[in-house]
Amino acid sequence: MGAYPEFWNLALIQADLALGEPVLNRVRLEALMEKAVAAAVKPDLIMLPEMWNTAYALERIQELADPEAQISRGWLSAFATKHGVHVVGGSVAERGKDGLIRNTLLIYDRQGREAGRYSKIHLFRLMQEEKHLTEGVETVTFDLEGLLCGASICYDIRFPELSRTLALAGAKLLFVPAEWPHPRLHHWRTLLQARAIENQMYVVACNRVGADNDNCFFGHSLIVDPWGEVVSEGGKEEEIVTGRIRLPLVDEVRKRIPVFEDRRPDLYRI
Ligand SMILES: NC(=O)CCC(=O)C(=O)O
Repeated sequence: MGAYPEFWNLALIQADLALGEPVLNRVRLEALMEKAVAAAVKPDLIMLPEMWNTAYALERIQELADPEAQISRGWLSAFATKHGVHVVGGSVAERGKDGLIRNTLLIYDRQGREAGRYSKIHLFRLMQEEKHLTEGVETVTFDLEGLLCGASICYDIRFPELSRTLALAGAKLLFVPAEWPHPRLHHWRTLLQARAIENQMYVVACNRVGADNDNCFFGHSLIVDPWGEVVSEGGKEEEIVTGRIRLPLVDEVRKRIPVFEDRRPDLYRI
């Protein structure tokens, strides 16, 4: 890792998703992604929501999941290379070599190289993930252009231990692809801001809109800075949420209030 850029322009693809329609979702997302890179301010990084290939079609997930995420990986890498843009490729339902299905975040750098891969470690019972999916077994940081970033997915933000673990490993920015539904908008905003403030890191969260058979998703994708201030926030309709972030702010905030120096791990039991 070397010096990272001063600014990044971000574009979060706050899309509606079709239940159990991976091809349709890829086509619709690609149109939105092409629109994002054609904007007057070209993004450095594009981000997609959680489980964008299948959405929560969990009853049919065995048949629908992408084998070893090969289709998704090829498509995301090709888009990143074509446009010279980092792609935080949301998460996909992936069927591993072991036949198990995981909710996996895929990240590609501007050269189309895989920068990281993370399978969700906290499965969300309210949406029956634990009945159909297998949890990941490791936490993940990854380097994008010299900036260490942390991986998390949706429900993971309820566990401050994860974001603290990633921050202690050196992450300065946390990505959170999501399918977070009504009526928990208050939790979503509060938790994302809390993770940003307590870890003095950027939090970049892309939520879907629309509905499936059980849930209605409210969007409100968020970019939060290391002071906890909202840089950009989406509405409840499909849109591309953009924002410009200044990366050195993380170190400035950490210097001003030296939380990481003042911690007392000798007294903590967790
Ligand atoms: N897809 C998810 O993990 C949803 C998490 C959620 O809605 C929550 O309240 O937590």
